[in-house]
Amino acid sequence: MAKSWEATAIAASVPRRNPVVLETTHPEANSSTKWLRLNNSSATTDEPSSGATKLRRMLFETNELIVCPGVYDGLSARTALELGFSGLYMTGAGTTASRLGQPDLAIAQLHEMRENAEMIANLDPFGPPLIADMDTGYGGPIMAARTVEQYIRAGVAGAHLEDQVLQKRCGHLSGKKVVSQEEYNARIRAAHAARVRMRSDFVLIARTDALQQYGYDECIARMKMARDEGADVGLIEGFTSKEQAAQAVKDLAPWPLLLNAVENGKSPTITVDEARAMGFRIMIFSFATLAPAYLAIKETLMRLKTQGVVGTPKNVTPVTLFEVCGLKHSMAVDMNAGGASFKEGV
Ligand SMILES: C[C@](O)(C(=O)O)[C@H](CC(=O)O)C(=O)O
Repeated sequence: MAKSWEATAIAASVPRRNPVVLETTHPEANSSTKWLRLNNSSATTDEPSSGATKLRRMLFETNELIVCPGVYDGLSARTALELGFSGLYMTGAGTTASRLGQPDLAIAQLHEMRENAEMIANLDPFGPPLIADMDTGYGGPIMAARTVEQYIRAGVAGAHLEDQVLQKRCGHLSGKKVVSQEEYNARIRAAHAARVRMRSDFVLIARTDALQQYGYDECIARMKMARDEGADVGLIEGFTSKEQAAQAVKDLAPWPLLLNAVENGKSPTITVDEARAMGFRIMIFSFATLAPAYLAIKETLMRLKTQGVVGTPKNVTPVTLFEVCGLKHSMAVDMNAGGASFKEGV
C-alpha cells in the first residue's frame, strides 16, 4: 500500500479536470474519517486556488525548485512580492527579532507566529504560497495540531515542524537538543491528522535538528519515520558539507527535500543552481531580508547620528514606499466603490 505522502503525490498529479476522491492510507483513516481531497477534485486553471493547493501542485506536478526568500514583516514580504518569487518563507527568527526584539530561542509562540503569518499570507492571497516556520509546534501533539489548524485557517500553504526540545534555539547555533524519535513522531502524526481533518492541501514539512547531537544516519532515520507518518517534505537542518546535502537528497529520494540556506551559519553556502542540481525541491533563505535590513538601518542611523541627515535617495519618497504596500490597490478599491477620497490624488 502506498504511504500517505505517496498517496498525496499521486493525488496532486491527477489532471485537474478529472474529479478524484482519494482516501488516505494513514492509520487514522477509518470509514468515518475518509480524507476527501476536495481541493484537487474540480479546480480549473482559471479558478483561484489556496496557497496550500498551489504549493502542493508546484511540488508534485512540476520539477521546479521553489525559491523562497525569508520575510519577516509586511514590508519585507511586499518587497519579495514586488520581485515575483515563486514562494515566500516566514522566518521564525525574523518574526521573533522584528516583532519582539528577541533572539530565536522559543520566545515567539503560536499567537505571534500565526498573526504574522496570517498578515503576510493575505497580502496577496492568490499570489506565491507562504511557507512558515512552526518551530516545535509550541507544545505536545495537541499544540502541534492546533498550530496546523490555525495556520491553515490563516492561509499558510505549508510549515516545518522540528524535533528540538521545546526550549529550542536557532538551528544554526551550537548546543541543540532534540526529543526522542517517538516524541517527534507524535508531533508529526498530530500535525498530519490535523491537516487531514481540515481537508487541506497544507504541506507538512518535517525538520530534524538531530545532526549535531546524533549524526547523519539518525537524521535519515527520523526523516523516513516522519515521511511514513504523513509528512510531505523533509528538512535536515545544518548540513556540514555540500556532499552531505547532496547525499541526503539521494538517500531520501523520491521524497522532496527543502534546503534552508543560512549564510554564515553552520552550513556552507549553497547557491540556487547548486541546490537545483542536487535535486532539492524547496529552498528557503531565512536571513535574506533580515540581515540586509539590519545593515541598511544601522548604516542610515549612523549617518543620522554623525551627519544629522537620514540621506534617503531622492527617488524613495513616502509615496514610493506606500506604493510597495499597495497604495494603488487601496485607491482603486475606493474609487471603484464610488468613494471620493482620492479624486485629487495623493
Ligand atoms: C529557519 C529558521 O527556523 C528561521 O527561523 O528562519 C532558523 C533560521 C536561523 O535562525 O538561522 C533556523 O535555521 O533555525
